[in-house]
Amino acid sequence: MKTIDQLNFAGKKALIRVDFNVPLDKDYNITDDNRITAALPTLKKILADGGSLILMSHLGRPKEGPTEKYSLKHIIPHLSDLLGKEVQFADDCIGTQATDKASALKDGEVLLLENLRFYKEEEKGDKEFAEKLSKLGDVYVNDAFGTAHRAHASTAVIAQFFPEAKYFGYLMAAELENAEKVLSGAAKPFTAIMGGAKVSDKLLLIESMLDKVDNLIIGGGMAYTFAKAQGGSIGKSLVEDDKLELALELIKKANERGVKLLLPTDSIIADAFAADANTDIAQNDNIKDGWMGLDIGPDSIAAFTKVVAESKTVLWNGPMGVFEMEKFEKGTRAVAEAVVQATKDGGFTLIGGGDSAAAVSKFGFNDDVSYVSTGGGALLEYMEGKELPGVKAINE
Ligand SMILES: Nc1ncnc2c1ncn2[C@@H]1O[C@H](COP(=O)(O)OP(=O)(O)OP(=O)(O)O)[C@@H](O)[C@H]1O
Ligand SMILES: O=C(O)[C@H](O)COP(=O)(O)O
Repeated sequence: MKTIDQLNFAGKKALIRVDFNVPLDKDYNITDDNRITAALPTLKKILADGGSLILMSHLGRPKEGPTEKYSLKHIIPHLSDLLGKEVQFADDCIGTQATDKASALKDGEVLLLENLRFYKEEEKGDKEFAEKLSKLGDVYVNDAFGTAHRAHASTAVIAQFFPEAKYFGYLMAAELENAEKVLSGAAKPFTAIMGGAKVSDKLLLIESMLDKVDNLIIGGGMAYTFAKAQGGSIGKSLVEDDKLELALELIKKANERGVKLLLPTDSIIADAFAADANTDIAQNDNIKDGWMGLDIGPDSIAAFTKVVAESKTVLWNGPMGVFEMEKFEKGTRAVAEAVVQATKDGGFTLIGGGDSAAAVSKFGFNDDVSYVSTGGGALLEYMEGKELPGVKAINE
């Protein structure tokens, strides 16, 4: 793997694609800086070598060009604090200002470019746009694992303009290495825990995991599609009615392949999707009309945590309930504790997905699991066996 370790960056301007797509509150404060801190080792190595940094990223999904809400200028103060130095800013990622600031950049200095997605050319993978960006630096580094599944101008197309000078950053290398530990050569028993809102998002992953795992645990909102498919009454719980057949097929496939499939047997139900809703416990196939399942129940917690704690490899994607609300966080917390236990007992545990990572961090378990990925969709696609365009572009 061609990583930044293979180059001394002294005197070089490194053009680095990072994924600084971080959540901001309404006052533009960063609410989770994991993606920024995860890129720091790469940034620090290049600065320590005596190079300079030109950082490019997207933020959110702006639809209509420059928008205050999606400006990367909001992250400057925090990034400066983390790097311990001033961060310069170009309020347009291409054009004269960016070119002038990039060419005036001295060794040890840092320049952040405005949101790449203010140009529709970025997501289109426009070659001319990629070429304009490429002129800003001497070396191209991709450390944006979270966006590696996108074939965009800055993540993939640009690499062709650096045939001899393109490298993976440390974050990218670590993400791929940890994902590989789960994909090939996972110690057994291997358990995948799938949760979150929608079956349709995780369908391909569930399918591909059926070939690899010993245990497949399904919780969160997506479990009710399975309950309904099996003839249960699920009240107002989340459901994807067009996926009922498919849910039955997945259950059948798991059986055929000898995978132990664990679905929740009970739920914490609520009379509204609200933090102060009235709650009760119900069997998953017998949820009252007008009520909805918002977390797994105590029996499910007991069954799930036992399997997880005894696993030697765990892949977890998606929370077990609406963990953002205190009344519905128990299932996710208990599963997180079991993942911590499995790690303590020598297992390898990988957490992926924006909300699962946020849950682990909310419970303070970041350092007690093997690896927390910065990737949501990127990790899913990698685990499904797809080649990520951002990875391919550096390798070829
Ligand atoms: N029973 C439920 N009913 C409704 N929403 C649920 C339920 N259980 C979990 N959720 C919600 O699902 C959301 C997370 O789903 P999601 O599929 O986005 O997971 P994720 O870990 O963020 O993965 P990714 O980053 O790949 O999207 C959370 O906001 C959570 O509140
Ligand atoms: O948050 C993410 O998963 C990445 O930053 C990619 O963002 P996107 O889904 O808008 O391409």
